[in-house]
Amino acid sequence: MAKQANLYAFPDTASLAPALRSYVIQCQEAGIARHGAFKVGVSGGSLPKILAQGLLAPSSGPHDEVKWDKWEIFFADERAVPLDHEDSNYKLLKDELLDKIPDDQSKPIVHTIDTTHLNDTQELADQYEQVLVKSFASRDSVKLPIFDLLLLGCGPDGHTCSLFPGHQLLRETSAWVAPIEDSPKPPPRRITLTLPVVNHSVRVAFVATGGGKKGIMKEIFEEGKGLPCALVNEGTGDRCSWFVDNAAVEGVSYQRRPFSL
Ligand SMILES: O=C1O[C@H](COP(=O)(O)O)[C@@H](O)[C@H](O)[C@H]1O
Repeated sequence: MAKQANLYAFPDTASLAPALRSYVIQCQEAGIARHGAFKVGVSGGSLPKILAQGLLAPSSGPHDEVKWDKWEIFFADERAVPLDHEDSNYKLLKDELLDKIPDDQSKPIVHTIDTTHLNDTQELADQYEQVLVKSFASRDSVKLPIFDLLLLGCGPDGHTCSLFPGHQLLRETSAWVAPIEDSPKPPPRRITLTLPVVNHSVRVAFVATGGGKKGIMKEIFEEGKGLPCALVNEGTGDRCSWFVDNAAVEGVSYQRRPFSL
């Protein structure tokens, strides 16, 4: 039988955040061991706040260090807006996490979109794809970049990144980064990693919390129905881990795993 996604459920975000931290640090160490850096893609939405809760906590020892100087951060999706706009995923990450890294710690490299191309989402996507080519080509010289970790959210409709249910973008097979002009969730103009890139990642971690997610979690884990998050589950198997609170998976028939590394 094909290996399946891991589902880790916690009573609340306060107990989820430290587990997510441990998981991210494990992926960080694996990335550093493989190629001397940690290449991670992050989403917007509810994720940055929970991520910050885990990563900004004090270290409990040498095996629990966030090595920011080794981090290269990319965006799993981004909105076609200026970097200081309220809708910018970069601004969200900056406000929630990047600006709160203590001054005595090194800062990560952060790859933002090139806002000179905001009027042309194809150009914006192509330019961001070139950022990936530059960062990943020497390591992989490849058809697809291999992120050490993608940290993703799950929208209440089952979307992830800016890959929406039933959208033609789900059938994209060649681009690494694609534009979208008709996102059903505002703002409509965005760029996103494509499904092949997401599924090629070494590890994928979803974070989904709150009772508002339980309907879609049931659909993803019990029915699938081609929902973007379900396609990632299918494409990544046990390389995929879900960090959820109990409220998000209430009534969902899918085996939870106790969290351990
Ligand atoms: O629009 C977006 O939504 C998703 C899900 O957000 P959430 O608030 O339901 O967690 C997010 O992952 C994505 O990056 C963002 O652009």
